[in-house]
Amino acid sequence: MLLGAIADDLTGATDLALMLSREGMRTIQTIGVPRKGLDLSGVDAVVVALKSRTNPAAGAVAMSLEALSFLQTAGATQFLFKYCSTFDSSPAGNIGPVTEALMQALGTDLTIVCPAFPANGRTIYKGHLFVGDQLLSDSPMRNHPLTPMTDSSLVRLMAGQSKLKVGLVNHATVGEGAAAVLQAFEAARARGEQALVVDALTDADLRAIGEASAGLSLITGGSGIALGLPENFRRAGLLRPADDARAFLAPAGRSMILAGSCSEATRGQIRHAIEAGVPALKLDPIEIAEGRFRVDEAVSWALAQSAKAPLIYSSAEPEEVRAAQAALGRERAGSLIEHFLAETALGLEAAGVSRLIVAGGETSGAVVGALSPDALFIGPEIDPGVPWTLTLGQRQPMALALKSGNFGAPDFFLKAWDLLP
Ligand SMILES: Nc1ncnc2c1ncn2[C@@H]1O[C@H](COP(=O)(O)OP(=O)(O)O)[C@@H](O)[C@H]1O
Ligand SMILES: O=C(O)[C@@H](O)C(=O)COP(=O)(O)O
Repeated sequence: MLLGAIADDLTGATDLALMLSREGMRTIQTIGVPRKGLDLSGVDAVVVALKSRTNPAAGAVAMSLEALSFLQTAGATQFLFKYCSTFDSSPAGNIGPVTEALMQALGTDLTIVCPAFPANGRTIYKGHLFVGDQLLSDSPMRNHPLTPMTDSSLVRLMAGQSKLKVGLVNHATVGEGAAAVLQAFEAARARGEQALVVDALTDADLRAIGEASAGLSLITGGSGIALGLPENFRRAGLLRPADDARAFLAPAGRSMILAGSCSEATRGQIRHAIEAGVPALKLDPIEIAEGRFRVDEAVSWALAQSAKAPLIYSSAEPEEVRAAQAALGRERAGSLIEHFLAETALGLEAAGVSRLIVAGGETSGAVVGALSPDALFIGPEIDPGVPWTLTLGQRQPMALALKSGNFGAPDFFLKAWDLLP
């Protein structure tokens, strides 16, 4: 085992595991810190998927340190803390505290902060995070139900969330390549800076930053920062040439879609699917809270549809989300829907559904938490950052596509099935 990663949500973990697999590391994604005895032989990288993104700092730190300890015992020599490419964090923010705690546990004085993911439009320039052509704070992320992002300055966000001395490696340096970036790291270290936001506009930038990060024991960022890391291990002769990927055998059975993400991308994908004739059931958080609509009714509705992959969703426009939160509270509205969709997934699994798309990171965390596989095997990529996966350790394997709310083309819910044999 070479690289140990701790991801703060499930879709983020899958995104990272896909990136590492594509770059030639044999990668396994575990659901939480795995039980003892999970076979890691032949594995180069392990991504531990937590559900810590919206937890208060103390809880997120404890979970992350437990994951770190597992990864250290498993033999990892470099560690990656994966958070969202839109730096999703609640107003109190746990990315800073988790980074600080991991640095302390690893006894390291310098790390980087780089959530850039150019393939999905996330770039960093002069320390500001962009989503497509917009600053993060102007993007739809300002309306996220749990982690509204209203500041785009990663330097300010990281300094506000931690006691770390935060610095910046700007794009002029990154554009000069790995040696210049490494020099900037050393200069920053000499100035006492501990967390360096690193500008990145392209995959070439990320590969250069990855190369310069070979000697860092802790790296923090999005899945993009993992682009350049496998090459460091390959260069050091530690990575065996990739063998033929294990065949991805999707189990036969019915297909369904569950969506709890309220992101603009997911809402667009839902509109697209409905316009294409996909039968869809919209959940109302208030109706659920008042016990007027139950899980068994949702399951029965789904099973009664003759179409290939019906959709159950709670995804709603920002005004509807605000109204539900005003009535129920932000956290209660979120957990109520997450719990409902998780229980629905269990009901569907029991009825023979074996191919499932889940949209939303927290939503996926809740659904996979209920299905409780040990780990996920990474299969074919549907859109950047979203592969099909196969559950491991369950009696009946399931094919799961865990879609980050923000990811995927408008026709995601239609085309994903074409990749399953
Ligand atoms: N109609 C709704 N009203 C309020 N909250 C909702 C509604 N639908 C979903 N949610 C909650 O919003 C959150 C969406 O987060 P998540 O699943 O991580 O999506 P994303 O990947 O877009 O961030 C979840 O906690 C979900 O339960
Ligand atoms: O980095 C990303 O954008 C994703 O990997 C990610 O973290 C997904 O989170 P959600 O948008 O909450 O699904």
